Amino acid sequence: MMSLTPDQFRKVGMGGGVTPSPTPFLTPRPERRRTDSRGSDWSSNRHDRDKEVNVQVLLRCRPLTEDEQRINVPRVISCNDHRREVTVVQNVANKQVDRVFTFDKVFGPKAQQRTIYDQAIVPIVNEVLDGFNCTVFAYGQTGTGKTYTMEGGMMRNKGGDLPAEAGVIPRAVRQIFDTLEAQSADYSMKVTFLELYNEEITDLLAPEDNSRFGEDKQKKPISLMEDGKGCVVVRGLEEEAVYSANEIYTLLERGAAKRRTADTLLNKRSSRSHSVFSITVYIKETTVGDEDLIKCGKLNLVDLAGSENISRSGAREGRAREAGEINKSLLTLGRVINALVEHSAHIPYRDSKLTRILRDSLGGKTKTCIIATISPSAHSLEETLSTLDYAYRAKNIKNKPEANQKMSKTVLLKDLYLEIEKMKEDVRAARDKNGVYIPHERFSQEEAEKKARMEKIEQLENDLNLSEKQVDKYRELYLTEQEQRLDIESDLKDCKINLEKSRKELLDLQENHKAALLTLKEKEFIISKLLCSENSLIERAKELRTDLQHASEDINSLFAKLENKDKMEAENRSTVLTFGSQLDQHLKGVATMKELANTMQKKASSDLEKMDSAVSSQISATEQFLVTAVMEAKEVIEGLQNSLNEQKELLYFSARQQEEEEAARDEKQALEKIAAILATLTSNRTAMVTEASRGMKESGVQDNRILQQQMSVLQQVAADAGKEMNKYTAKMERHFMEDTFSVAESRGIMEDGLKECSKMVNDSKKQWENAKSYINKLNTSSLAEISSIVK
Ligand SMILES: Nc1ncnc2c1ncn2[C@@H]1O[C@H](COP(=O)(O)OP(=O)(O)OP(=O)(O)O)[C@@H](O)[C@H]1O
Repeated sequence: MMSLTPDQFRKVGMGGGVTPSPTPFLTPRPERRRTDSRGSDWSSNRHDRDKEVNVQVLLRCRPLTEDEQRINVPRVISCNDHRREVTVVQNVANKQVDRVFTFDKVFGPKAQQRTIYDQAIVPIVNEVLDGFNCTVFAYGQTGTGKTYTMEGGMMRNKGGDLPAEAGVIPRAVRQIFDTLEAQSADYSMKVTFLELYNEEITDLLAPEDNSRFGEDKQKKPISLMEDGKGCVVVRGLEEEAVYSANEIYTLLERGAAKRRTADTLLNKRSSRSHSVFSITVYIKETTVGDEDLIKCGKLNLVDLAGSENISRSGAREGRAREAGEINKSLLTLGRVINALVEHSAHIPYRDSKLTRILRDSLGGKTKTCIIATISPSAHSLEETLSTLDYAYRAKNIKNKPEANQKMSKTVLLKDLYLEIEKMKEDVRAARDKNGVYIPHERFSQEEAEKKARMEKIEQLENDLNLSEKQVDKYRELYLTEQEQRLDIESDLKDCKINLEKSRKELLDLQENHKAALLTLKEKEFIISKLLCSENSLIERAKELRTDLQHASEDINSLFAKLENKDKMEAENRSTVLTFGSQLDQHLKGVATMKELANTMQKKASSDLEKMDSAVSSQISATEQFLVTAVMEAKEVIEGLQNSLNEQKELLYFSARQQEEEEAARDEKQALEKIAAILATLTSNRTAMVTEASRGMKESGVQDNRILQQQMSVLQQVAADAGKEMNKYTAKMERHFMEDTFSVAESRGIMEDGLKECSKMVNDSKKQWENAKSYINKLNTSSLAEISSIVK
């Protein structure tokens, strides 16, 4: 029924044996106003014929259930409604890996039913009223809220208003009626409700066939047929004409209840059955010409089975085949989506009834919206990822929505009259033959069957009586059990409350126990620390004792040193005294030496003076002698010269002519002889004088040098002695001062050491006593506490 055009819809109606509404365009209202709200622009369709539209995919994440909250199930999904993003937080190899999916709309756990409807479904319903076929289907793992989203908590509350939990179906019904009423439109509406389980279609609106029993009561053979134009026809599906929203709610409740009954009777699992609720709306339009035109829109609301089998079986080939046998429809839906996305030449619609029904909604002329539902729980991560992958892929499916062809009212009426005529003919033929006309063989077979059935009925009536008795018995049993159950339930409630209390108490006790353990540990730690400090104190006391011993030894040695010092001082004093006396003696010696040096100096200087005067007198005497000698030589020379002159005159006179040469020679020789004599004489005399003066001078200089040497030696000795004396005195004084100072210092140090030692001993004594008392106190208190805890 999903992809049916209004034309085909008629066929279904006929095939299902349901009499179509004789006046399909008349709304049974007291007042029928004719308005032309959208009127003539219908023919000029405002949607482009060839415009491709992607399948709209919405994502809804349900909140954690109470059970999940109680056991603190971790969340792995975060939704950003504003950015239309869903983030899956995964841990891969101890690393956080986020996968982000974007959809057309995202609704987080806090999203209300009304918000989802207003934002996502209202425009779709408007499209239906504009003559389009639209499909909304919910896809997701079992328990993620598909039924909650599509149907909701309750259809209506007492006042007839929609409750807050009402889902897409009741809201869509309400919107359709409200809109058409507001427009005072002439309309008619039909609904169908089918269930698909293990490739078998069940009509959820079919009245129960009382001639059938048990499982058969629910079953009515419904088959899918191709109409030769590529469209699918559901044969034998009950179509209910509806005139108010409340009527639809009643039908929905009936269908849903049947579905649930079917679940229990057939032992089906809701997660493995799909339901399709369809509303077809015919709206009469007044056209410019004479003819009235009818526009037709259809809304398919599909609640798919849980998809967990797909994801699991999809992972392994072996189980995929097994799951395919059980739930072929969902597997094929996945394959159809993949084929459409990958633009495959072959789309495997024909592989399952679900994909055949949804054919026009997936890649066809229908406008489609998929609501993918997921759970935020970490336990459903695998299925959630599978749902997200599928939904994400489905976003790429393109449909070419096309408004349904408008039909003229006369053509539609003609078709309907033809249908009525056919049915009248059937009735007439049956009446003419006075009853049911069937072959004899079949009559006798049916008679035998009837007999057998009567027997069976009798037997069954007996069984029924027995069963009724048993039922009464069981009812009683049931009632008593119910009472017991109620008692047990109240007990259970009490137990739960008690359990909760006990749990809390246990938690408190555990907390206390933990705290006690902690304090115990702390105390043990403190005790161990105290023992440590006690040990260290003992060690310290021992050290102090040894220190004290050392100190007393040091004091003894200091006293010995002091004695030595005193001795040394005494010795030093005596040494200083002897040194003083020695110094005095040395100084006296030096004074006498000085005196001696002075006298010797005086003597030397007087001797020098004497020698100087002697030398000068000698020199003057020598000079005198030399003057006299020169004078005598001069006189001699004058005398000689006179004698020579006389001789010359004599010679001149005697031997002037003959012996002139001889006389000159003799004279020359004599002169030479005299000059030599004189020269020798003079040199002798000069050498004698020089010798004498040199000797005198040398002896004076030597005497003087010796004297000076003696003087300087003496002076050196005196200076050295003085220096040594001074050095020795300074050294002695320094030694004396140093010794005195060191003695005073060591005495001070010793006194300080002694004081410190005695103070330390006192402190340690006090500490020791304090520690002892603290340990005692702690021991007693912890013993008391431990005993109280143990108690
Ligand atoms: N958004 C939601 N807010 C509050 N409760 C929710 C929501 N979605 C689902 N639930 C609750 O979670 C439970 C399971 O939801 P539901 O039956 O709709 O899941 P499902 O997907 O249809 O499961 P199945 O595939 O088995 O049919 C229900 O009790 C429902 O009320």
